[in-house]
Amino acid sequence: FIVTNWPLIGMLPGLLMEMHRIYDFAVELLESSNLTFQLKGPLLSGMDMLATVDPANIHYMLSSNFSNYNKGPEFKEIFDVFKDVIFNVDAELWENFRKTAQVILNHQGFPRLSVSATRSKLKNGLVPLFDHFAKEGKILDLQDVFRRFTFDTLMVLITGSDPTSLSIDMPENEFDKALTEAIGGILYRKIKPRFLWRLQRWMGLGIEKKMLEANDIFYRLCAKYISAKREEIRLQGISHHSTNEEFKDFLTSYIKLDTTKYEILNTSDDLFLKDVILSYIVAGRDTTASALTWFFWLLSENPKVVAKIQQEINKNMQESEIGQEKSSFDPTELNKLVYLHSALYESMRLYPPVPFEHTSPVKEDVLPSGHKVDANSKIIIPLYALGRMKAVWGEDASEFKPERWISNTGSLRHEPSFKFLAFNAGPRSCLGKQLALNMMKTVTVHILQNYDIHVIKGQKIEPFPGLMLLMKHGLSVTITKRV
Ligand code: HEM
Repeated sequence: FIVTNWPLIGMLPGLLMEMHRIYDFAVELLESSNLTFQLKGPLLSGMDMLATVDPANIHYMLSSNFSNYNKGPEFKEIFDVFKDVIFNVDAELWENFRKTAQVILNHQGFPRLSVSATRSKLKNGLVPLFDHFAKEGKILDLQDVFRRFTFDTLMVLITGSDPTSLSIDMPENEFDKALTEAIGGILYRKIKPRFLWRLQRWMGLGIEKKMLEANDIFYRLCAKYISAKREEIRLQGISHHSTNEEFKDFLTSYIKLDTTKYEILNTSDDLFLKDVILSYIVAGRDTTASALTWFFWLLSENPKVVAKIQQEINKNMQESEIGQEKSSFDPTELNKLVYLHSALYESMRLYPPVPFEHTSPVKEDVLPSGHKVDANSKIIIPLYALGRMKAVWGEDASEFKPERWISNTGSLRHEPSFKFLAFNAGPRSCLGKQLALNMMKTVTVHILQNYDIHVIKGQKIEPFPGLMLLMKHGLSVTITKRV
């Protein structure tokens, strides 16, 4: 299996021809090249990169030799619309940002608050919407529903206020739309030759113009959230954030942060607080929505798995009364749902919400596979291909089998993160993993207890070649309510 490397234009013609099925193409390419492949772009285009799904390389770059691998200067420039968000910074700023995020997400009150925010969005957003569409028998795009669901829920956790983008008339939300424009623009920057998008940015043309506009929208809307929050805190009287205090929202926690511990973070600067809002919403919105969408599609194809999840729910959980007081639901209840957890992991193995990881060596190096990598060269890890490699997951790698995650004792089987990379590995692993899993389990339990989802037959299901693995055409479904 070969892509021709032409003089001057490199492998560009072959890659362009396969662009429409880039994920499956990457599976074939890496399977037939012993898990690592050197891609060559046109001369001086800056598009050369090493693609690897070799677990030994992944472990080496993301964990054991982490200090020699970072995002690299080009990654930061491509993502400049999001400025200094956590996943776009390196060195001291990243370390400080990460430490604060850990303190906040590990706050003892956080799991309860996050599950209660999810349940309240179910009650006030998803349930009325599903009931309406069930009654009318109308078709609904489930991916759009999940994107709005995660956007609203995360905004409540981040800022304390609900943008209510999930409602029957599906209103357009300016912030949400700007995020989608910005993410779309980043994708174009990744696939276009560098000089071309830089020229377009300089001239303020096309998608680059939209990115500049998105940037202005972020400034304007975040400034509103921040000034309202400062005022709220001023009225309550200032105190530093402590672990005993009730968790309110991320913004409050950052404004009250004890900055003697994190000198580099300027919490009195609105620009930093804007980076905080964007960091969490970009990290959490489409990732969780993508995971839920592929999961519900896989469930529609695998009724036996649905039956097993339902059995597990019936055995371990009482009827989900989402109207009940927030204090009466214990989030650790969700940990009993081992089969549901396995099914979610299995879905993310095959459809990882973040389909590519990027890294770049600070100094030249040799990877465990023997490949030499230059300083500042580009390395990508295609996660969709990693989950489907027979050499990594066995002959049945492409099959959806939640059972592969269950150990002989019935507990969740541990797979190393350099093999199951959906939440990344090493010091830069996802900080929202527990939050995302709790949200997804809460949503799934409630939907499977109360509704049947029917995926419309004959629609084309394919991944959009983007930063997140969303479905290109959405997921059209109808809903019926259980009686
Ligand atoms: C199913 C849902 C999710 C998946 C699959 C996922 C996956 C990932 C991945 C692959 C990374 C590494 C990105 C990179 O550096 O290239 C990451 C980082 C991160 N994620 Fe998640 N994520 C999910 C949900 C969330 C949520 C809900 C939050 C919180 C709002 C969150 C917060 C973060 C943060 C703060 C980082 C940056 C960590 C750092 O750079 O040190 N994630 N996530």
